[in-house]
Amino acid sequence: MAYIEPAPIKDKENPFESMMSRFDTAAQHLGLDESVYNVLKAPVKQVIVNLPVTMDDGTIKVFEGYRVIHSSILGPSKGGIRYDMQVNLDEVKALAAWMTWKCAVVDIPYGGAKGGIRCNPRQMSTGEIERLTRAYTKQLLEIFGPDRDIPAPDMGTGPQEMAWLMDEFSRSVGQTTNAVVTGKPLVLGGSLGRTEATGRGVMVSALAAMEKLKINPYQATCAVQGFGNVGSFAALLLEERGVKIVSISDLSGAYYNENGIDINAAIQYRNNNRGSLEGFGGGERLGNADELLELDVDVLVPAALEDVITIRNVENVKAKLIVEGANGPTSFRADNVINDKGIMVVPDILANAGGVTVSYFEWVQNRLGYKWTAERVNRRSDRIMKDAFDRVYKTSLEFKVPMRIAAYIVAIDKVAKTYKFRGGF
Ligand SMILES: NC(=O)C1=CN([C@@H]2O[C@H](COP(=O)(O)OP(=O)(O)OC[C@H]3O[C@@H](n4cnc5c(N)ncnc54)[C@H](OP(=O)(O)O)[C@@H]3O)[C@@H](O)[C@H]2O)C=CC1
Ligand SMILES: O=C(O)CCC(=O)C(=O)O
Repeated sequence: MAYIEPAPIKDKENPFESMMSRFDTAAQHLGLDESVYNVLKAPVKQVIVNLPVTMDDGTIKVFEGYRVIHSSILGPSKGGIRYDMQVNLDEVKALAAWMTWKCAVVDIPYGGAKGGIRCNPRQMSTGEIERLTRAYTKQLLEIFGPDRDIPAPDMGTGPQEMAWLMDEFSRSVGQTTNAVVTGKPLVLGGSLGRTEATGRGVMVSALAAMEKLKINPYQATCAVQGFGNVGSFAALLLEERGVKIVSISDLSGAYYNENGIDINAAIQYRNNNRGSLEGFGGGERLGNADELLELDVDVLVPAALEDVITIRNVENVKAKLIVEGANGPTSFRADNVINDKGIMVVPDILANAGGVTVSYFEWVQNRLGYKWTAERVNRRSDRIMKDAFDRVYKTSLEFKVPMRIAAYIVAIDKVAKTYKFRGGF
């Protein structure tokens, strides 16, 4: 048996620390009750599983998987599953807490959870990923359930992984249970609009923020880091609303075109190039991919991974508006510099909440045994995103705090009020 060596954790700040720092600040503004603070500062459950998987060459490798439930006070816990070599418990804990705050910000009846497996899906065959996903599901049968904990896609996973998870769970309980997971293929009960939902929510919140900043979308420029599910749809939908996307990136590098990148062409290119922008000719390749974050643009959308805007580069960020498609792209140490520079940030727990919102719609449709039109899904999710933006903006004026802290205040207030009514501890 080979054991997969844990990947060295990149030189990055600790995402759980970043989450806690903002939580502490918002808790102080709210005068949060100490007992509620103590309950919320740690997850209710953390599960680590070892997953032996037969590889195509006959060897058995053992992967480490996690599922962290931060809170179920508002309803079943909800959150994606990430396949990536950097996955570790602290990261999953932060991501799970962010899910609690995110669901509360958009006022949907879920708690927060997150899962992950430390693996490199790009170096695995389809069969290996399927066996890994099924092994993970089997180990977590007692955690998952349509009324308990409902996974969804995140980095490195998509509809196919969700289909295997749904199938494995359904076999174990002896009946098809499509509401156990969201982000499924349409034919298995997935919702129209879920694939685009996170990027669409980024677009809706970016436009709402541009309106506040009096930036005309038709004269605005934007750079998008990450060209996966969130980044590519955010770029496409912003482009459709008149915004000029001058730079995009993925692991292969960053691409720049001052006249605007043709996002449809970039998506086509990526889809025909094994998911990568490598060799994309629609823009010049920047010498260093991280230059994208420092471009002189109106709007910056980090939509790849955590801690990309840190104390090391924040001084060089020139955008007027940052809309966080990724979870935790800005480290808490960078917050003060961003605020001093007068940059508006639409924080992750608001900006990327369109995904979980449409996941909620998927779960509702599964339970009703009914399908909504794309028009209904989009109209309702746009309204939820816009209402949440307005709530957070109003709170930021009321408490005289940046949008990020305002979003935490809105979320923590809801969770704390729920605790107060429910009691029980
Ligand atoms: N999917 C969803 O519904 C939601 C996702 N999110 C968050 O959005 C972020 C992206 O998720 P998602 O789009 O689903 O993930 P995907 O796996 O679909 O895409 C990730 C993208 O980021 C790129 N990337 C990875 N590392 C870097 C880097 N160092 N520099 C530039 N690009 C990089 C990847 O490149 P390559 O393809 O070359 O590997 C890929 O284009 C994550 O933080 C996730 O938690 C938040 C809410 C919901
Ligand atoms: O769609 C979901 O349920 C969760 C998506 C997710 O993991 C996230 O919002 O970070």
